[in-house]
Amino acid sequence: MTALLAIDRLRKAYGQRVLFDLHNFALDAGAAYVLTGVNGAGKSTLLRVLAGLDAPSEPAHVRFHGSTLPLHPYPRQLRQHIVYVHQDPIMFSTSVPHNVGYGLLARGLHGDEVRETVEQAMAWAGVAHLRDSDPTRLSGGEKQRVALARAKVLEPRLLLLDEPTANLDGPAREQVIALIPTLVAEGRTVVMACHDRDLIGLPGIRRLKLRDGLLESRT
Ligand SMILES: Nc1ncnc2c1ncn2[C@@H]1O[C@H](COP(=O)(O)OP(=O)(O)OP(=O)(O)O)[C@@H](O)[C@H]1O
Repeated sequence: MTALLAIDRLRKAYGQRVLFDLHNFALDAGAAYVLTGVNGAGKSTLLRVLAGLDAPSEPAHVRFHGSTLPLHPYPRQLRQHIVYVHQDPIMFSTSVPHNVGYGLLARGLHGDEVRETVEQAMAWAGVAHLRDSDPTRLSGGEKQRVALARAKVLEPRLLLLDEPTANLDGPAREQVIALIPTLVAEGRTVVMACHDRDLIGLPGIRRLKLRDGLLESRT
């Protein structure tokens, strides 16, 4: 597989505490990864740095899909192709379809094209029946699926999912887990910070473990 993203060195520290200091960090195109590690190991922070929501402690450059770009300030080319999904996604109080289409509208798209893409994504995520529900009152699992649909419509090359099944159980958890392989089948790279054994056990998934500031690769 070819690398989608490669960074020679990526370091994050808070004061004296080094959260991670990674060398030759790379993610392959069209691959799925779980990122594990104990509470506080720095999993969320690593995803947030890759998504431009947090800055690395030292300047870092990323080779992404053929271009070499700084990670900070975060360039438009990365924002276009990398999407981060929070474990407890924020919902705008407007409507479920507006939440799903929000990123497309922000990119200046409108009209039938957005409507159709939003409809397809809502069907994919199994949230079409929630179109008239108050987005802020959805359950945790429903919010997570709306957030995945909101990410999917942007057709990102890299999805960073922060504990997508945290606080979910039963069917809600299974519904979210079932969506992940379909994203990978579309050729997207997916990285999930998680503790969920069922996600870690998904077929073909690669395991990364953050421990003592270093990333261990496990098969
Ligand atoms: N702005 C900040 N200033 C100082 N320390 C911070 C800051 N943000 C995060 N940390 C610390 O960095 C560490 C890593 O946090 P992070 O949320 O990345 O861990 P995690 O591996 O995702 O943990 P969990 O599995 O509990 O979600 C934690 O100890 C946290 O307190």
